[in-house]
Amino acid sequence: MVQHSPTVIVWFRRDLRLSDNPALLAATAMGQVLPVYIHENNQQEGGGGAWRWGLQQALAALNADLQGKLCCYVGDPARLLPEVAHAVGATGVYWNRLYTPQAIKRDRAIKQSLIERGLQVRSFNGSLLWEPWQVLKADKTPYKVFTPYYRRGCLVQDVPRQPMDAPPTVTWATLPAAAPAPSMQALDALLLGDVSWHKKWHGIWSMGEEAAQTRFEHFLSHGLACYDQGRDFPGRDCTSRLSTALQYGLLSPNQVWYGLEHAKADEHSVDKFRSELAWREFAYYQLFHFPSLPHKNFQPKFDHFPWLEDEVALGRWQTGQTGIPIVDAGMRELWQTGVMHNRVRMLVGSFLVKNLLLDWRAGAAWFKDCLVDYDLAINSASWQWVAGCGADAAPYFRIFNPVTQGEKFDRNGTYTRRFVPELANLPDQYLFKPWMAPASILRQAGVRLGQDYPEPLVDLAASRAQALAAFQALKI
Ligand SMILES: Cc1cc2nc3c(=O)[nH]c(=O)nc-3n(C[C@H](O)[C@H](O)[C@H](O)COP(=O)(O)OP(=O)(O)OC[C@H]3O[C@@H](n4cnc5c(N)ncnc54)[C@H](O)[C@@H]3O)c2cc1C
Repeated sequence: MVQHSPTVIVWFRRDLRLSDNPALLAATAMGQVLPVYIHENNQQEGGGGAWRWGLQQALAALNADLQGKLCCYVGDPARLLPEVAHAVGATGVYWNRLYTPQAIKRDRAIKQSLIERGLQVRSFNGSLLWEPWQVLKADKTPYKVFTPYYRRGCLVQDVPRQPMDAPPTVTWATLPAAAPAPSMQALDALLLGDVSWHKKWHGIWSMGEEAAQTRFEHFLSHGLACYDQGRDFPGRDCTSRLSTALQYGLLSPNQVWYGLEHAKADEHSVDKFRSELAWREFAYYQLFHFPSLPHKNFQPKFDHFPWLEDEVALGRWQTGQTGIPIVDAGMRELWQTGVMHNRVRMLVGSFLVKNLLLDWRAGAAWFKDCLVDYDLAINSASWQWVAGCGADAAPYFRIFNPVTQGEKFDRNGTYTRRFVPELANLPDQYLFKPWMAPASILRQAGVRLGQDYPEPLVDLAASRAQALAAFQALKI
């Protein structure tokens, strides 16, 4: 009689890679491996069309790396996993953990039901440097302020685990005919829909584990050295652009953390970059300990803030037609590329919340719709930070001035001119405040305010004063 080695299902989720994949490595050690991906139709924690496009690309790349062996399903994992496990005769199901409220609840229930069916279930940490429940204050409560969280909480813990190589050989299990039929095409159709707007991104994005490694190597050799000094300048290539890779798990934070050790860069840049990775951790940490983060003000005193409801203003913000050039540049970058530079995310967020007095949740929802790197934890924590209502948030009275921010961080206008080409011929002096330009300068630059480019949607000084007054009225 032929003896088959045990089969373990590896349930891929936000870990779409072969290297440094703890669940895959452990399953390989047990015997044959069946790689499975299941997309839940009603899942609420993923992003919108841009994010789904990125996910489809990342899954296609993983499937190619697996020589077409990835079994993709659309449906309920609580039903599909036991069915597939039964059909293939699996002895276990392994996965890397997720940390969002809905996923935690679902995974607990699935784990219980699989164990009751006699399957071995193992979960691993494949996407965080520190487990959220391991980092607590002396009184065993969670940190609410970033610096002590990182310096006194994380850095005194065990060092993050070293990344692991991809398993040198894997014996892939084959799916018997009796198993639920996987369909990559059905998943593609669901993720991409029937519109083709995303074609514009094929030259911009290259998704997959290998592309993420290449991007990281490029950053190590070209960007890291200027990270500390240059990361706030949207026109410079000083940031890693690894957020999408981290979002889909094409690269693990451990690979990034330890990859920095071999880089030729000063320690300020390495420290700064590591602390940004820690901001990512802090966002996951906050969401884990405060699951209402995406919906409720972290500081309840903001519950009475008099947000306006102004669909016209929201629409002009969304489409990059506010008449404030660097804000419009950011919103158009988002629409055209699916991402936005971090400094500009802060500026457009501040403008929405503190100049237009619109609720941060409207901004978060638009980002969810448009970001390829959309991440429930980071987006929610960042919007609460921008709005001033989050844990360790920017104080509400810190209102960015988009004119001086533009002059400081996009000094020669490279970024703003790229995304707001109708202002390209304005001299630097007026690029960030075209409404102040003399008529002759506007004429020479071919700009008719109100026709080629909008008049400002709000008066920056007056709206700032109005926001501060509303804030004062809360007696915060
Ligand atoms: C309003 C707002 C919404 C945001 N929404 C998201 C989101 O949905 N998804 C997302 O990945 N990032 C989000 N960010 C954080 C940040 O803007 C992006 O991570 C960053 O711009 C990605 O570019 P990068 O990879 O070149 O970053 P780098 O500067 O190279 O940083 C390296 C990595 O560190 C992490 N990181 C960097 N900055 C932050 C930060 N402020 N908070 C948490 N983690 C950070 C990211 O994983 C990033 O890839 C948001 C920021 C703001 C202000």
